[in-house]
Amino acid sequence: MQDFVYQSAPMRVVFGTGTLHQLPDELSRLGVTRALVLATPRQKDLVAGIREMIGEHFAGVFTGAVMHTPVEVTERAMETVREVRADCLVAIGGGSTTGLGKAIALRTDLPQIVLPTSYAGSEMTPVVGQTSGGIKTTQSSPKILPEVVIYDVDLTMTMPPKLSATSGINAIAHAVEALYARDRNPVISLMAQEAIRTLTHALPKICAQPNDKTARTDALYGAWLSGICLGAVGMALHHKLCHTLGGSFNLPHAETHTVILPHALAYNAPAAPDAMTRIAAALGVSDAALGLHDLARKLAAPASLREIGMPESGIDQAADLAVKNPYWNPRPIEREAIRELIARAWRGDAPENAIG
Ligand SMILES: NC(=O)c1ccc[n+]([C@@H]2O[C@H](COP(=O)([O-])OP(=O)(O)OC[C@H]3O[C@@H](n4cnc5c(N)ncnc54)[C@H](O)[C@@H]3O)[C@@H](O)[C@H]2O)c1
Ligand SMILES: O=C(O)CCC(=O)CC(=O)O
Repeated sequence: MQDFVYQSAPMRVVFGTGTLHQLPDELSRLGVTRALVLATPRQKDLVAGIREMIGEHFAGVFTGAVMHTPVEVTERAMETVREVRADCLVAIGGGSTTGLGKAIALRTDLPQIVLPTSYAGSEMTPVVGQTSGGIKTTQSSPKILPEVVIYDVDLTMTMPPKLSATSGINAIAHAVEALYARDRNPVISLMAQEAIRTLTHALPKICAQPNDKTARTDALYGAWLSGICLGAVGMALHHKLCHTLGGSFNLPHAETHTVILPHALAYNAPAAPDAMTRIAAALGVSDAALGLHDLARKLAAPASLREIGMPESGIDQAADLAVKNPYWNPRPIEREAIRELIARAWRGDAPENAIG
């Protein structure tokens, strides 16, 4: 075992079914009285229930959250923060809503309560990615880490099978890269393996039967563990590629992760054999990259960047961006090999080491 440093995040987590109803108590614990509720346009109906539940502590609402946290949207939301004199943020939704709350917290240090409805895991990290002029950059600060996260399985029941599949694989990606992180540690590695194992079992059940509450509970538990991994140790090539592609071509986040993950693993496999063994064991297969490719096919998830909206002409640009300021990665970043990885992902080929 390599030497390690372990630090856990200073936050409170409430997990269960029907836990949304603990929101008023959590607001009281924080000593706040003017909540600004954040959501996406698609999930604005959730706000009415919250308004009723928190009564006089409801200060206002902003339902304009969108993917990749564009700074123009954050600036519009900041006007609402000022208008309603919010003293806290309640973000209910997937990673896009959480991202907006984090971007506001970065600017104001307002406390945040997050109610995740997808498996993205952003609620567990002190990181926000913001997009300006078509470039997405990430930033970390203690101000960004939410104070309270309320996981309510009921909020995930409405996730359609396609989003459940891709969001679940987005979560698996955090756990996968934690296993070969330069700053990995044994506790996070245990969580990562458990996250991969739990999600791998739960996702096929959810896609077959979206109202399977036990599978939904397991998946949310796996997503929480994955989010802890994402917040605790450094991510590598896979996350760098996904945020570059997502920000530059406005690609859907979870789908991008789903398409890229088997290819990023195939790239890193020769340099991280121990991690690959652990990932394969957690997936219940003999080859990690192929196992993830097969899981995505079983879940009928998108297989190519082409089908999720990336133009073929973007392959070279993406390769250039990916090698610029790269994250630490177990295998050195080689531009031509990265270009080939992106081209394979664009076409929807199997990962490289799966051929033959
Ligand atoms: N900073 C971090 O640590 C971190 C980590 C992961 C993701 N992210 C960011 O999060 C964003 C992606 O998050 P996402 O994949 O959750 O997408 P999202 O939040 O945009 O959700 C996708 C769509 O599904 C809807 N949705 C979410 N949950 C639903 C539910 N239970 N039922 C019905 N519809 C639902 C949303 O309203 C939205 O329209 C990206 O911007 C990404 O960069 C950040
Ligand atoms: O907040 C972001 O957009 C950057 C971190 C991130 O997206 C993690 C991920 O790729 O899932």
